[in-house]
Amino acid sequence: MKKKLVLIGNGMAGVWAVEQLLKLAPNQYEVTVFGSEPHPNYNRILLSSVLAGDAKIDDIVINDWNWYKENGVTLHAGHTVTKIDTERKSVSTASGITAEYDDLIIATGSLPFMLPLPGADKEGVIAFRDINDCNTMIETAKNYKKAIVIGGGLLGLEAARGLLNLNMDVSVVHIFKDLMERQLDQTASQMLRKELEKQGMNFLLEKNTDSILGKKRVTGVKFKDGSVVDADLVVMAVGIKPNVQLAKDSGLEVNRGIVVNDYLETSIPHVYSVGECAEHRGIAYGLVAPLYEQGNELAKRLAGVPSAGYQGSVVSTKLKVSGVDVFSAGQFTDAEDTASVRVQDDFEGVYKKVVIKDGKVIGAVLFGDTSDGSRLFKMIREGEDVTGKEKQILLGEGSGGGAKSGVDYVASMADSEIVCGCNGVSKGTILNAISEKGCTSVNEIKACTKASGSCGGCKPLVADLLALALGADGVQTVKEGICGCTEHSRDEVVEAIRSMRLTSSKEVMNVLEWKTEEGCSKCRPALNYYLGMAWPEEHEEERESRFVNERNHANIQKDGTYSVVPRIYGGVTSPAELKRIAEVAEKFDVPMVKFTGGQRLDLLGVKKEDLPKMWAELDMPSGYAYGKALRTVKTCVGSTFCRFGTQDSIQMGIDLEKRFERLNTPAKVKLAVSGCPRNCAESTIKDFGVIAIDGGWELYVGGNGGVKVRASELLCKVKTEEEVQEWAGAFLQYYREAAKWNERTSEWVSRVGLESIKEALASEEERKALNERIDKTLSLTTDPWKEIIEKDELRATFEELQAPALETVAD
Ligand SMILES: Cc1cc2nc3c(=O)[nH]c(=O)nc-3n(C[C@H](O)[C@H](O)[C@H](O)COP(=O)(O)OP(=O)(O)OC[C@H]3O[C@@H](n4cnc5c(N)ncnc54)[C@H](O)[C@@H]3O)c2cc1C
Ligand SMILES: NC(=O)c1ccc[n+]([C@@H]2O[C@H](COP(=O)([O-])OP(=O)(O)OC[C@H]3O[C@@H](n4cnc5c(N)ncnc54)[C@H](O)[C@@H]3O)[C@@H](O)[C@H]2O)c1
Ligand code: SF4
Ligand code: FES
Repeated sequence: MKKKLVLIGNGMAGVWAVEQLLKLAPNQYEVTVFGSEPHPNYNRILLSSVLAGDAKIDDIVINDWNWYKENGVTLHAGHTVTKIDTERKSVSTASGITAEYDDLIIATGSLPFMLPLPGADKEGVIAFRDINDCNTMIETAKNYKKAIVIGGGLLGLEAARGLLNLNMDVSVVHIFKDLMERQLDQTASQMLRKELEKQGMNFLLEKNTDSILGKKRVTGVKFKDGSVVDADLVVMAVGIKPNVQLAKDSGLEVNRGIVVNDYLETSIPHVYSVGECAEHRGIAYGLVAPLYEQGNELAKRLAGVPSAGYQGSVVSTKLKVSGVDVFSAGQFTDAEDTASVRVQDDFEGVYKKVVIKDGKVIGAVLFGDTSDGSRLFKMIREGEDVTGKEKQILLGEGSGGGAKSGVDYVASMADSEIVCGCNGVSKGTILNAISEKGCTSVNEIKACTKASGSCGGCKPLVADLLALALGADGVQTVKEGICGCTEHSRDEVVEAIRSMRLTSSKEVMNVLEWKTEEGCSKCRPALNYYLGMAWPEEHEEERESRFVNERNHANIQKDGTYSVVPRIYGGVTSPAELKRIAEVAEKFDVPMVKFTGGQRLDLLGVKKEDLPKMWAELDMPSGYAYGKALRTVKTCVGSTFCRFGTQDSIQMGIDLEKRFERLNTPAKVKLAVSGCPRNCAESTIKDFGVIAIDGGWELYVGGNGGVKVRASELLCKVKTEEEVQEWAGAFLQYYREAAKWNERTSEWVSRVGLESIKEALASEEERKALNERIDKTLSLTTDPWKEIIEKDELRATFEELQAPALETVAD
């Protein structure tokens, strides 16, 4: 006869444990499940997606009603267990249902912590924990406008994003200065705040709530400092507490959670506990991955499969707010016995920090680019020794080894290793879905295995596994919206701009039904670029969509001063020009004059108010050192002076720079010309590199000497200077028209493949047409410094631009 297993709590952890048990020992138990909520088991994580309008309740069900029937599981949904009799081994509900057990699992989860404030019982004050809360918010947004979310943690920010999508005005009240202080350091936290502010969230930081105002329904919130804000809805997201009262009343040992050992056994025989209500080695977890690990171990225990038991988990988190990439794992704060490696790129809005102790990675915070998350998380979990290669951990491919990435990394994973922590899916299961079920895209893998369907943090790994199994060509590329504000891909947006003759960002957002009214810091500059590229004559530059450097035509520095880099064609200057630069530097007390890597002179430490005056006195064109534009053309001395030189590289560099200066491009563009294959101008790590050979020139594309070093690839060999110009013009215009905004040529060439570019540029007719378009665009450009000096109204706007809408700077 089958033994009787009772599960209290029809949530993610408990049902997971039962599922694993049914796989290990399908005939061992007759299973009965009690759940307070009147629903089958659903994915609580995805409530954030339901609120944000990205999923429906039906989409988030994990085990539908049929699953219970098919597996012979009796479900009492909507029935709360109120008593456990551990002597008689039975449980009973308030509604009068009783069930006996041989083994009992308590998986009652957590309760949201509700601040015990005067007025907290008013209508319109809720938590965000279950389907009911989610529906309440969706309904409230139909009739009310002002929402306050108390708590700037993961849940609060996801709730706030959802409410914004429901067109409410949202303010997040946070008790500390830094958001998500439990997951992020100050730098990442501040970057996050700025990004969310751009999305339309308002923050009331360092605010301690005093009381909830209103008669029957909430009308406002009062703070301890006396200030008051209006509110029609208050969502409390200030943490959770394990739901342990039932266990306590039944005589189980309870601290913060129900105390369990490595086998998930409580203090009373035959009573087990998993999930947020359980406390293992002093920790009650609040994320799904560790709870699933507990469930696996409990299933083994009940099925009699030998195992070392549950050893505790290292956790990682990913904020589920579209348009924001945030990852945090392990111990991310600095201490006396730790050291850290940080990469901060204010231009790209990327911050990465890895904390190391005794040669091992113990924590990480990533903002803006979370692609290293899984790799770092594995290093943390496995305590990998990184002694001697600490710096390479964050520097990727070109750093000389140490850090495996992409396909190499997934190839090194064991088949049993979990790829998707939110859904407990291993590498083996995903490979199986590819080979046995024919999945060829991330979406198909999601449909088959659920991997990547919750927080989305494992998507890059799933994509790498597809590439590993099928090769890059076999993977179906999945359409990705240009940012969280739209589902439309870059190509669809550009196509719409062209075919519907859309000429402003507002029009694009309206016609393509953007989810946000104002867009975000990813789509606004991208749209501005695409519009300018498609309609160079008609499009009016949307300056507020430019990053601060591009609006100020100078690079903002760490201390708030600016750097001024005048254009010096081909890196060739004259004594008179040098004198003038020196005089201006002296006159404006420039603290540092420095040669740049691109053979230009950089005047550093300039006050913003001095910029136009300096530009006027320099009387030189802008070097565009701040823009997504042609930066420099580096040259070697070439045949004019060098005994190895076969061609005049200096003149070629000057000619290219004079032709393409002021050209807006998807990302910055650097050129170089070397006079012979010794390549002194480093042409092979430039976006477009020219190398003189006997009787002609070799043209290279897609190089990069930055964080991810990439050698360029040979596009073609040509004989004459005119041909160099023709191919340069065609390549640059094709890049302008085909690449994604913010995509360097190195990334673009890697993505689309050199062959496709060669194909696109093969016909002389096509090259001619591309050159005509680029020359048209170039003919419409003007020098921005000169414009500001000469036009009073522009100068006035420049001076007003102290509080930019897009604060982030872009490289
Ligand atoms: C909006 C939101 C977003 C989240 N996002 C993430 C995320 O991105 N990543 C992540 O890892 N985690 C996330 N979490 C946390 C995650 O959902 C929880 O860690 C997980 O659901 C906990 O599972 P559990 O089974 O322990 O508890 P629960 O899922 O809460 O299940 C417990 C169930 O037991 C029922 N119950 C309680 N007492 C009784 C009783 N006496 N009788 C019968 N039934 C009872 C409850 O009603 C509940 O249905 C999120 C949580 C929320 C609310
Ligand atoms: N993406 C995810 O992984 C995700 C998303 C949502 C929820 N969750 C999980 O759900 C649980 C609940 O999330 P949470 O964000 O409520 O918990 P939390 O404890 O992580 O964050 C609560 C936040 O509220 C702040 N706070 C506390 N008291 C406050 C007060 N009086 N006024 C203003 N702010 C106050 C805290 O400083 C903290 O930052 C957690 O376990 C969390 O991990 C995870
Ligand atoms: S690349 Fe050749 S031509 Fe140019 S400086 Fe070096 S050796 Fe001379
Ligand atoms: S890890 Fe969250 S969806 Fe895979």
